[in-house]
Amino acid sequence: MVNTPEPFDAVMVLSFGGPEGPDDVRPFLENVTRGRGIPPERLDDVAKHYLHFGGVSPINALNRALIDAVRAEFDTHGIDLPIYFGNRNWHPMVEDTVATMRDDGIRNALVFATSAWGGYSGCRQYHEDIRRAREVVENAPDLTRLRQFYDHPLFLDAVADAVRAAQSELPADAAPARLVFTAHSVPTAADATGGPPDAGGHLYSRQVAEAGRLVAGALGVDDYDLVWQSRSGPPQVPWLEPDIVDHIDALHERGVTSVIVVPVGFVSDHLEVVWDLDTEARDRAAELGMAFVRAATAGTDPRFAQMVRELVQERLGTATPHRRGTEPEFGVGCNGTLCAVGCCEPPARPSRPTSAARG
Ligand SMILES: CC1=C(CCC(=O)O)c2cc3nc(cc4[nH]c(cc5[nH]c(cc1n2)c(C)c5CCC(=O)O)c(CCC(=O)O)c4C)C(CCC(=O)O)=C3C
Ligand SMILES: [Fe+2]
Repeated sequence: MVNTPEPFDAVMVLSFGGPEGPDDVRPFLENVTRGRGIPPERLDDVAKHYLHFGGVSPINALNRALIDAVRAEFDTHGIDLPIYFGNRNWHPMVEDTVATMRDDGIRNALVFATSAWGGYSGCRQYHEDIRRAREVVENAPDLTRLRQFYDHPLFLDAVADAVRAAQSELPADAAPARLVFTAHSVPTAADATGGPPDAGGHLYSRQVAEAGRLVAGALGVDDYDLVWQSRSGPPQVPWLEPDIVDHIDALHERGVTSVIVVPVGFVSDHLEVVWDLDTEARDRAAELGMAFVRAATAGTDPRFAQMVRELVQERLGTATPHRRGTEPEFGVGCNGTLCAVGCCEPPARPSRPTSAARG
C-alpha cells in the first residue's frame, strides 16, 4: 500500500498570549519568564504596565479578530479548513488547543505563528511550543509551521501605508518627520546565534533591518533609523540598542523636532506598543516639544489576513510564494523540528541575582 501523506485539515494561529484581567497578570508573567533570569523588579514594573490597562493585554482580542478576518478570506477563496487558536503563555494554551484539535479528529494541521521573524523568541520558541504540546497530548495531530513572513509584500505594504497614514496625522506646521523603525530588543548574545549555525548569525536583527529598508524604500526615504525597545533582563547583560526613548533624546539633541515611530517588529498593538511607545516614548517626545506620531501595526490591515491566506495556499500548492527580501528565510518545520541542528540556540540564561547580591 502506498503511504500518501494526509491532506492538511486545519490551521492553528499560535501566538504569545496575554492576560485578560488583573488576576491573570502575575501568573501570565510567571509563565513568560519561567527560568529566564528576569529580575523581580522588572516583573513588578511590567505588571504595573498591564495593570495600567486594567490587566488586559490587547493581544488576545487582536488575534481573535485576525482569525475572523482569515476565516472570511478562507471562505471567499474556497478554503475549507477550520482555524484554531493557541498561545504560549496564556489561555487558550497551545497544549489545550492541540488536545481539542485531536478530539475534533484533526490529523495534519498548518501553524501560523504570529511573529514575522527568525531568532530564538520569534521562531525557535514557537517550534518548542509545538513540540511541548505534542509531547503532552497523546495522539496529537501533525503540526507544520508556515514560513517566516518578514518580507512578505502584503506585510510590507501594510506597514508602508501605515507610515503614509501617520505622515498625514502630523500637525500641518510640523517639520518633515524623521522615520524611526522599532522592534523588540533581545540580548545581543541571542541575536548573534540567530539562524542556522553556518548562516552568519543575527538573523532577527538582519531581517528587521531588511524589513525597515524595504518599507523605507517603498516610501522613497533613504535616511531613517532602526532602534529597539522593551528590553528586560539584568542591566549587566547587553541587549540590542539604542533604546527608543534614549533615541528620542538623541534626535532632540540633533535638532529633530518631528518623528514617526514605526513598530515594524510588532504585528499588532500589544502591550509593548501601547505602553513603551504610546506612553513612554510619546511622553518623552512631548516633554521635548517634538511632534510624535506612532504608525499603526500591520495586523489589523486586511492585507495581513490576505497574507495568512496566501501562506496557507503556498502549502496547499495553490499559490506561489511572494517575498521581497534577500535575507535567508527559515521557520518551516514539522512537529517542532528546527530548521537546522542548533538553529537559534538560546543564550545561556544569567542566573537570578540573589537577594544578598542585590543588597
Ligand atoms: C523578539 C521578541 C518578540 C517579537 C516576536 C514575537 O512576537 O514573538 C516578543 C514579543 C512579545 N513579548 C511579549 C511580552 C513579554 N515579553 C517578555 C520578555 C521578553 N521578550 C523577548 C523578545 C521578544 N518578545 C525577550 C528576549 C524577553 C526576555 C525574556 C525571554 O528571554 O523570554 C516579557 C517578560 C517581562 C519583560 O521583561 O518585559 C513579556 C511580558 C508579548 C505580549 C505582549 C502583550 O501582552 O500584549 C509579545 C507579543
Ligand atoms: Fe517579549
